[in-house]
Amino acid sequence: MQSMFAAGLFAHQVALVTGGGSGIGLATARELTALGASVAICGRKMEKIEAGLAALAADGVPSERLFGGTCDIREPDQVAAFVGQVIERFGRIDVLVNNAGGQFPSPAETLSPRGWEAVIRNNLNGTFFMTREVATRAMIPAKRGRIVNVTAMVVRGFPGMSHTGAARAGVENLTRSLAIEWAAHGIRVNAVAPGNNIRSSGTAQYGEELLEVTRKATPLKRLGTPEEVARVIVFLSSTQNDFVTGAVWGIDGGQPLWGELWPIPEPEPQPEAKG
Ligand SMILES: CCCCC/C=C/C(=O)SCCNC(=O)CCNC(=O)[C@H](O)C(C)(C)COP(=O)(O)OP(=O)(O)OC[C@H]1O[C@@H](n2cnc3c(N)ncnc32)[C@H](O)[C@@H]1OP(=O)(O)O
Ligand SMILES: NC(=O)C1=CN([C@@H]2O[C@H](COP(=O)(O)OP(=O)(O)OC[C@H]3O[C@@H](n4cnc5c(N)ncnc54)[C@H](OP(=O)(O)O)[C@@H]3O)[C@@H](O)[C@H]2O)C=CC1
Repeated sequence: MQSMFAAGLFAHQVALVTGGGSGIGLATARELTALGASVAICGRKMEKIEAGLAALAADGVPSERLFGGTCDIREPDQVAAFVGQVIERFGRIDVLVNNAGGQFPSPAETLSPRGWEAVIRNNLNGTFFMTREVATRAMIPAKRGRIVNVTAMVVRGFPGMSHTGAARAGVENLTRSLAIEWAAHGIRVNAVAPGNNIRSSGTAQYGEELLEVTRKATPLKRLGTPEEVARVIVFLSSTQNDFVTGAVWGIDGGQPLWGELWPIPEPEPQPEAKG
């Protein structure tokens, strides 16, 4: 497909995409490299990173513009080490896409403390650790930077995944706080919220039946693609919208507006109040 972005828009710029070995992260890395960026990707599993790097190389991206390695964003030491490697390799970081994340479905009443914590760490803590590391070591000293956080559609409740709903809502507020704190450093901080209706390596884990439920609850009556999410991430990562900061952009086919989204038991009717 023809790109809506000008060729070379990201030439001489460096982007770090967490979870860039698969799905939305990889689609973002592909778009950024096609526009001239050097890109670093990370994830917990080396085989996913290798597959991502191979896909980028197959697109024709020269190896000197690519870097990848393992980094669990929940671990501050690993985050510091990876960011250090990226700076050593490319000398700068202009764009950070906090895309890594995920959870597991569980009713709130059976969620163990460790299960709750695992998902908060994966989505809220990890995003904060990576963001602060990149900002303090690369963006604040350079007085420029663009950060895009990938959250989820949390304007409605997230029954069955309350831990991730809380974590993603936390990331949305973090986005707003940092947009203000770091405006003076020339850093813009925005977020995208994919609907729970993007067909990707991630949602494949939830099965076709659940995907069909979310498709039906989407006014546009189809699923979105990682590339459709990636294009909005890339726009927010670019210098073409320098007056946008602290925003959360939904990419969801109108899903928050309408429809029964989650196949949980219908709540029991409650007795009317007497007075
Ligand atoms: C159509 C539906 C759309 C939904 C919209 C969302 C889409 C996406 O997000 S796409 C991305 C999809 N990928 C994932 O969601 C997978 C990501 N998940 C993980 O990577 C992991 O599950 C984890 C990081 C969230 C947790 O892993 P980890 O920290 O390694 O967990 P532990 O094995 O150490 O266990 C800690 C704690 O959590 C409990 N737990 C773990 N998995 C489950 C589970 N599937 N169900 C219930 N509980 C689970 C585990 O039992 C531990 O607690 P304790 O037993 O009390 O020790
Ligand atoms: N697809 C959708 O409909 C929706 C997606 N999202 C969010 O969008 C983002 C991308 O999802 P998608 O592409 O669909 O799914 P994927 O599962 O393909 O992407 C998640 C990526 O994050 C990496 N990752 C997960 N946890 C960590 C961690 N602790 N440290 C480092 N890397 C990690 C994974 O690699 P590895 O396993 O090797 O660590 C993987 O590459 C995720 O945050 C997801 O929750 C939100 C709402 C809806």
